[in-house]
Amino acid sequence: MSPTNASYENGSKVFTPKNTLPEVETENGNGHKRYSYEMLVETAQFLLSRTSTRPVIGIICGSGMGSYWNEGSLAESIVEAERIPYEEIPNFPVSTVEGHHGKMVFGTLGEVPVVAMQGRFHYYEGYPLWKCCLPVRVMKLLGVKTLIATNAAGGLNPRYKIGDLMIVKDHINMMGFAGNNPLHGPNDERFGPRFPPMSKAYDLEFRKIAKQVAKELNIENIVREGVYTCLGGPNFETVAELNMLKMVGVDAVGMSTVHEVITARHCDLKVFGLSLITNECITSYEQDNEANHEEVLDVGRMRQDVLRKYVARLVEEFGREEQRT
Ligand SMILES: O=P(O)(O)O[C@H]1O[C@H](CO)[C@@H](O)[C@H]1O
Ligand code: HPA
Repeated sequence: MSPTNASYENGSKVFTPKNTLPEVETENGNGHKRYSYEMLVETAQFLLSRTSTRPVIGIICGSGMGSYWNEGSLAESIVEAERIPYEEIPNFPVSTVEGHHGKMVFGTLGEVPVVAMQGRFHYYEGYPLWKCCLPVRVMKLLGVKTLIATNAAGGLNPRYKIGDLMIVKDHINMMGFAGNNPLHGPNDERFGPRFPPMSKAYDLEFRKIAKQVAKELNIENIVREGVYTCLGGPNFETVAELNMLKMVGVDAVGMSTVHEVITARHCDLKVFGLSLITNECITSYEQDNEANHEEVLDVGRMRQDVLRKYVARLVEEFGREEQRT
């Protein structure tokens, strides 16, 4: 790596990057080669050549929200949809989890051009975090301005009920505490700065709009706002782990989203996060029930109608907000 140039402007240090990521980085421990900027441009160009849609909003569908049952779900409500299987997309990983289809869907929602990931990549599937988030950078290169990241999550806040929706106000990057971060490694300034701030990760205006839309749709009684955290998975958490997370202010627990949001903010996408509370987090040894993925998918199916209508309206409103600013 060549060094960074530093100079001073109005008393502050300004860094001018001299380098970009090397063509293909060395393997990073588990056989995954890093991709160069140019490879992601190739991926974006491939996608743009396969669709006439020029998306401004990107959506990541959480477990069970991206058409597990092929109809009625969030991804299925996209109009004039063009679906591209991940296997056909150059440099793209493949989805291995039940409830994640593995397709990029281009089309419109409420007349706003969108791209939706019908299936995301998780750390526990064996992908390093940067690779889980590669589609976010591809979205940026497609021209996307806003990322809507949805997920299924366990409700840790005792007031939350199964089937509630949680607007993500903030996150705690538990994996980052241990040094695992999607931005780990050489920084390519064409995506964003070496040290991106994260204090305003979840757009305040979008959160206000989401509360307003919840009122309009008469679902305000099930829409909450809270703090999400991601653990590496794939096991669900122990009672002690959940009690620790509760103490530090976590409201919902999952195995995704945080690293996608970090990657999105790094490349200056605006972010809205939405969790579907699919199960109760078990915080007492007296409770008989245990978390399981079938329940997660079932609750996704139960709530797909509400979720679809809510996200479609949000896309419309965010699209309008995007044009206004
Ligand atoms: O975060 P999403 O992809 O919605 O899925 C959540 O649900 C799965 C567990 O049931 C895990 O993958 C967890 O992250
Ligand atoms: O309880 C949970 N824990 C972690 N991830 C999850 N995804 C859905 N529910 C959960």
